[in-house]
Amino acid sequence: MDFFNYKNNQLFAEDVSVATIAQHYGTPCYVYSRATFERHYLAFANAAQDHKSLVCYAVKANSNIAVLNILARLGAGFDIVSKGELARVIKAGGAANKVVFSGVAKTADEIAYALELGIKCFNVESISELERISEVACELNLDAPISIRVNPDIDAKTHPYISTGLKENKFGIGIETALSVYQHAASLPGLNIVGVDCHIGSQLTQTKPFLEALDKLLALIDELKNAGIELSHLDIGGGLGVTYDDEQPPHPSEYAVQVTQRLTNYRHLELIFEPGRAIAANAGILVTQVEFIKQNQDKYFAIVDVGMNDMLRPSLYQAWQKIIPVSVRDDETPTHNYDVVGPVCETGDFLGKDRPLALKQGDLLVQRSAGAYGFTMSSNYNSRPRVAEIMVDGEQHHLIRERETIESLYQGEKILP
Ligand SMILES: Cc1ncc(COP(=O)(O)O)c(C=O)c1O
Ligand SMILES: N[C@@H](CCCC[NH3+])C(=O)O
Repeated sequence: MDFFNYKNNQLFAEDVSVATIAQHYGTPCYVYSRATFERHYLAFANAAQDHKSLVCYAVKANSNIAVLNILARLGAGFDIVSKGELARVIKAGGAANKVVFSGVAKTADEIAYALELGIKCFNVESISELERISEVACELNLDAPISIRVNPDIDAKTHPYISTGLKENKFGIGIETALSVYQHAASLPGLNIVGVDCHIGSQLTQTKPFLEALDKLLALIDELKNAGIELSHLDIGGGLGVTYDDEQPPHPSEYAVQVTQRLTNYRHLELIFEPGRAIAANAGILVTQVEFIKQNQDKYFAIVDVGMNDMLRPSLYQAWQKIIPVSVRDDETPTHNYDVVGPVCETGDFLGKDRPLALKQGDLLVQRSAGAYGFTMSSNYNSRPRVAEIMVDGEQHHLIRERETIESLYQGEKILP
């Protein structure tokens, strides 16, 4: 099911035409579908069936507080990587006791903030971090719930920049030393060992690497039990891929069935998922206008008002996302293979290359699958204000983040006296 559909050759987001949104709010803008967020979240929330589970949505994928609030209302937990993300969750009405805190460099200040709020668990990524958490917890006279993020040395078969579970990646603690790190944790004050965690990468389109990692975690859980360390949860991270082009990733329920089948002897372990992309990517689009059409010999460019500062994925990962017109032309406008490029002064500033499109100056285009790692990775490079975000809900549309102003670009900056 898709909530971004053509009706009479006009693209709609749920029941609102994208042209209306562009006219109302201007371009560029991100447009999200509430119904899609809800559907994707519920697919995960119901995926593990009768095995106890918690979906901790990865806030980094799309951290707008309206998005977090929609998920919090459905009972979501959250996977965060900074104090800022945790503050967003709280502001959005999320429950601190359903928050897991990932990331390789948690500061003492961030640890204290999360401890005082009473988060569910710290996913610990190094021995030094374990010791820091213990110290902060003792200072505050609190117990820190922890799990070790294990690096299982598994090839996630995804883009090297978003692969996180190989020993050459900076993430987690090598599985071969995990037992001794747990024993060290058990000897430190202020720590309460509650789980084990791993996250091997993002945009995985097969279940095999997940299951290989899971098998390694289960072997570790057995070892820990023999050593007298009992866990209450198993966090298998995020990473389930989505369809950008013709990928066919497993549905969350198919993925969860394969996972829970291996957990028949581990029914007591709560299963935690940390999906980001699978919930957010196809819940959003990026709307842009063609500023100019340009032809250099046999090369056609559509120069649009979205830059790599607004949408970094194509430049950073050579990521491919569909580009489609808001209004399908039924006139004689010729189709050419366009490089759809932005206004930023970088050769790598493009949304897509070689896209067959029938275009005229002023046309509106949409880049699909932009709801995850779109706005959250945007910047002010080239002193470009960040764009507006809009949430569609049936026939309603709501501005959920204002377009930044020019003045906001130098807010906080000071000229010398
Ligand atoms: C620890 C952790 N959990 C969850 C996620 C979410 O990943 P994805 O958006 O691929 O589901 C990430 C990002 O890759 C991550 O680093
Ligand atoms: N930012 C990446 C995903 C990275 C996930 C972070 N652990 C993307 O756009 O595909």
